[in-house]
Amino acid sequence: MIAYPNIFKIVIIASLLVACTSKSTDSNIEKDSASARLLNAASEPQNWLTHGRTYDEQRHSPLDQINTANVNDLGLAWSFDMTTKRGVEATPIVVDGVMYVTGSWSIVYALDAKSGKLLWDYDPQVDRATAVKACCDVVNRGVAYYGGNVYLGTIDGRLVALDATSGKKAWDVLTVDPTKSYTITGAPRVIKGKVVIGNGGAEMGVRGYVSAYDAITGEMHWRFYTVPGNPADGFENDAMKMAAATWNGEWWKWGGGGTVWDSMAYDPEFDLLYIGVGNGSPWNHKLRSNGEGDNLFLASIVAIRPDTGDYVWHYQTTPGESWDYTATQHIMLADLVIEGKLRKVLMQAPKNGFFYVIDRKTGELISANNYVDINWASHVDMKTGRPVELPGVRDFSEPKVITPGSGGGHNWHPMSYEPETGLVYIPAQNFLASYLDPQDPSDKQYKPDTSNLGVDMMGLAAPDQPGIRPAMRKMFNSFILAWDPITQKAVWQFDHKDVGASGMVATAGGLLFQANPQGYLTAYNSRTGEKLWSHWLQTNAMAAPISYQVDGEQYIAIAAGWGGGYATILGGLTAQYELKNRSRVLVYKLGGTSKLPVIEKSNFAIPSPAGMVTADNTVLHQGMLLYHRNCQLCHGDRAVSGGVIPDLRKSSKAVHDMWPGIVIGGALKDGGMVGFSNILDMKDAEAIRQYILQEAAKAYATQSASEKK
Ligand SMILES: O=C(O)c1cc(C(=O)O)c2c(n1)C(=O)C(=O)c1cc(C(=O)O)[nH]c1-2
Ligand SMILES: [Ca+2]
Repeated sequence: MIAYPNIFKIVIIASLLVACTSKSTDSNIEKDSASARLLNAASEPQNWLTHGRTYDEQRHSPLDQINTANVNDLGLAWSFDMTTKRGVEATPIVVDGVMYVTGSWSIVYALDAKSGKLLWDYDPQVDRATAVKACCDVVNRGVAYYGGNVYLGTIDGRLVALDATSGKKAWDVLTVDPTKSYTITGAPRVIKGKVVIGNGGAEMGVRGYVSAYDAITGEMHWRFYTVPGNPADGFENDAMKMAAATWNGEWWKWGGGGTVWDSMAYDPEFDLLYIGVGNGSPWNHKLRSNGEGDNLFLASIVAIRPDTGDYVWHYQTTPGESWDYTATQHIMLADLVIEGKLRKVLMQAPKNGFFYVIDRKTGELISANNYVDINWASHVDMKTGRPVELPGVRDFSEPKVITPGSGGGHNWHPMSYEPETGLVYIPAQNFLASYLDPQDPSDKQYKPDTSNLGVDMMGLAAPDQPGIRPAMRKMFNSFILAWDPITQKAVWQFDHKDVGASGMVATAGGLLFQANPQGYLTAYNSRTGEKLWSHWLQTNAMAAPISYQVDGEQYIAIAAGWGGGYATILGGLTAQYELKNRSRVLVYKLGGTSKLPVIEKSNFAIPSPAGMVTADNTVLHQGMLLYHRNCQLCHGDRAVSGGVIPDLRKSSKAVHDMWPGIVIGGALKDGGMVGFSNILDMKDAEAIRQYILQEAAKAYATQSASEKK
């Protein structure tokens, strides 16, 4: 464990200064003690106080009551069903016997951590029309706790402070321009009385930033943009001026991207906040920046001062990002002995497939090695710190299959570090994507209110000949990588034979917990990877499990519920196990005897299509283009739903009859399906309908043929 005596004093003085100058409110938060508590979160093994349990985001629980010797006695203590049916990605926060967890649509639940009893819930009443702004489902990765308040980022871009005891709202601020496609899915972090929050939207066309708000008043203290705006408007700071020199063309018309949609970490010793910066808006470097320049700070880790938002250093993982290679993945801090020297490092396994160990004081690259198979670069040049790209990887004139593809070698699913083994457990994956320059010339410029990738992806770019897509499907895979960050090698690996495993937690009991793609929460021996125990969740889980203790009993908890980017964008490329979304918190203890309800097997059959294809091939092709441009992000690649959003191929006759009213008129906007009247006309809507009917007929025929066998 690390002690921070001097820092601690500085924090208290700084907090007192803030307290004296901040507006007086009726809040009972004592900033100094609240900040000190988070700094010392490691001294409360029974609690899970911050997103990564401690500021270093190691996600390791020092509890060992549940261990390799008795894990077989683990049973369900309680479960709690949420009210929504879309993706759940939250890491629960546990403070003194109370669990704070979020479901989809940014709803917060406060539960008795021992019994599962609902203490309060808070629904920010997000307009369901916001769903169309979210690239990857209306998910939320959890709240932050600070001095008796709970902080929530909402999918419509608000930051909300709630009283932790009553759930009553203390304040609520809008952190984004609501006319743009910003969303918040990430968890806030609270540092020295400031709540830091980023946003998402780089698939839609926005300019990324993080902002810090006063934990008591909600007043904004600072904002740090991650990419430059239009130089004609002047630069916010020197960092933006420096960044602008690495851009070309008129990127600001697209937004530029660089959203900070998930990871952050704070180091009190160096007083640095590390933010993980995302991909470009649009993805295609040629359209974004004339194919020139590194485009800072895309795909970078940036160190900033938490008091001011001032830039300190950056490390860019993928210069000239062009494949959705976000560096928003989990940033984890640790002290490692490398070549005989104690190094204070940060570690990341971003989407691009390289595992990075970086000096967290200076940003110097210590080592990098690919943790999954990659075909876009050969290695990272240690002199320049830059990846050495393979020829042709930026040429999207023909469909180009790249691995890792846009989902990454690792996505947002949290890793875990076990100080005892010295291993980082990575929820890694083989994830391919096919990239193609836009086939419709109008997709070469920014369009409001819809996606702006600047490439055609998957459905369009992956050939539809029989055999190719099923082959691609088989190559998607996820696995646990027990990674030694010093040797940059895997020590063991556990293959899941499918994509869609959850985040991780390692415990001092020698255990590693993760939910596998088949929907089983599983315990592994963290040294060997041996599978020791599992329990069926009746759904897939994506979020990371946690561990906590109440009244002397240790618990393992996971917020389950299939959804997120894999279920929406990829659709049928992942839904092999056909598990429905059941959004629920499941909590286990030794000797737990609680049971889940008995469920009926879901019917996933494709019904006979509710209409005939009457369009010619030109219209069908246009329908396919329009579908993937405007509908795929939610309804799935090639109209195959991933199990969360309605599968359009199963649409009833009533839906077909109402089609223009839904697609253009927005008849189902209260459920999240907005009208697209500003993007599509009646002819377009009909072309999409014809394309759906064609896909429905194909799927029905395939199904009938396989039934006859
Ligand atoms: O660039 C962005 O702004 C942004 C945002 C998000 C998000 O907020 O969920 C995701 C992504 N990108 C992304 O690239 C991605 O793979 C992804 C997966 C998920 C998810 O929750 O399953 N979100 C996101
Ligand atoms: Ca992205």
